Amino acid sequence: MVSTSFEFHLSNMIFNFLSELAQLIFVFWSWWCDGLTENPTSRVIPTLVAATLLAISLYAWLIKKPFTSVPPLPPGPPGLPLLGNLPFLEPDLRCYFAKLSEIYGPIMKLQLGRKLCVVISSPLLAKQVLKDHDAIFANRDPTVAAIAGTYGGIDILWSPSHDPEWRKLRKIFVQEMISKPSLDACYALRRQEVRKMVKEVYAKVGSSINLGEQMFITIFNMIMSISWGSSLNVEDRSRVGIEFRQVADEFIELWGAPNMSDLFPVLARTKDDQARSNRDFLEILLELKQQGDDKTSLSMNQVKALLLDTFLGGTYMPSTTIEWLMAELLQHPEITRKACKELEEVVGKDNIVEEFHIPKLHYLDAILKETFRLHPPVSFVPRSPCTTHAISKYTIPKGSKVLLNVWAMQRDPDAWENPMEFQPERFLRDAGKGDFQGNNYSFLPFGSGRRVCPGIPLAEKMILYVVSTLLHSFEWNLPQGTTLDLSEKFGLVSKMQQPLIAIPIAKYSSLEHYL
Ligand code: HEM
Repeated sequence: MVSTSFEFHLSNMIFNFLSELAQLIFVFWSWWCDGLTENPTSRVIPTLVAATLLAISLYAWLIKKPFTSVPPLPPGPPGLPLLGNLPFLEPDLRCYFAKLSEIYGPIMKLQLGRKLCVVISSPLLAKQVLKDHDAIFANRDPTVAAIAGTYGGIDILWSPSHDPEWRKLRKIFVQEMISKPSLDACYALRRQEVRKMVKEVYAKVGSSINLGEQMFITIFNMIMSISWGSSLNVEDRSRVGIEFRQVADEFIELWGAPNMSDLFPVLARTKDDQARSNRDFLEILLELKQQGDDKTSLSMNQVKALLLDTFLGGTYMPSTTIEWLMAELLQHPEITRKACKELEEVVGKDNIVEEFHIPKLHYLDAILKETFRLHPPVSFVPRSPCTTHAISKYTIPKGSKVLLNVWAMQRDPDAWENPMEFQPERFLRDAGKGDFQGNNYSFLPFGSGRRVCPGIPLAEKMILYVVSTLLHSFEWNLPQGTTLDLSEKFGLVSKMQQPLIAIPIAKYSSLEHYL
């Protein structure tokens, strides 16, 4: 049943107010009547008033009945006045919420200051949010920093789904930038970047490489090259890539971390005013330039916001995924052997990997899926309902922060056999389990529904192309005397706690073999 919490509270208030008023009138009426025993006709007016008020309160009680059947809020741990559950949060929210879900169930609430947060951790309920009621739960609840960092939240990621501009931007992104013909047309640019990466790794053969950093530089240049046709020259490649990574790290951390005004909205006004006064000249000029813009065209800020989504989403998550995948391969030599054997069969020992080989690399594809299952870059798919709505037997109020704990669902023993083991074969046995579009609600690395990640085709191409080249061209080892640390650092995008350091060994004696 759908209703609004406003109606619910209003009817409660009316009811309580009228009951108390009726009691007061009754007391007053008894006292009045006692004083008027001499003249019985003067009792008529107070009697009528009391009777009317009693009738109204009876009516209020009756109309209250349907509202009381509004489902309650989900259960959740008790909190403190004003602060709610804030003081009890643990640094790794995925584990903390997973632990709490064992006590309070697969749908639970936490009060974070003034913000109500609902955490969902069962595939069945995830389906209700992402499919059955997708239209209602298709908004997000951006932090103040996310809005400030995306020119007022006008990018694809944070715009509300009912905003026609969101539809327009997403359509342009999917149909113009990331469609199959567009991606095929810029294959030569991706190829060029992969060849550059091979040269860079070849130059470091036998020495330690920070693989996460190297992957970030490669993917960053690939995105840059497909965004405006050119990448950085050899001297600047690493320097700018590393600098951008530091900025992206800070950006993503800021987007994810709620500040006081997210939890206590009354503080938001001061923050917004500060952000406005910090605008630089360029922003002001661009704002002036926008005036009188045609509604169907993109404003300059929308162009910048689109590029920001492409650079942040397109660089950070694929490079983090490659780092995890390589770490799991270093941990599992038998799986690496199988992947290399497949590459030899499909590509041939003496050939270099091309993108057209990728659809035939089924085992490598299963390795990627298993990496996403155990190490999803986005641990919580964030949504927010545009109206108050009931899921299961609980009310989720409009505007609350709904977090789908993808990380927990992808490790759930009810959905996955031996969930903590890295077993790519599970996706070969059942191909449907690894659907990237989010049709399996226990596997949601890219989300699902109308807000599913639109970058999937590009992400898949880039990751598999880079990984297959790294494996086909080089052998990888850990530096002597080191052990692999697979612990995770939780964040808006979760990554390895310790950077992955590995040593490449050339498989062939000359660089020409690779180019
Ligand atoms: C490993 C790679 C990636 C992962 C794991 C990933 C994951 C996600 C997830 C979980 C969402 C939220 C989906 C939802 O709410 O249902 C999302 C949204 C988004 N992603 Fe990705 N993504 C990746 C790569 C990319 C790339 C390469 C791009 C662009 C070039 C991109 C652009 C976006 C955009 C624009 C959105 C917002 C969509 C919307 O709100 O309508 N992502 N991504």
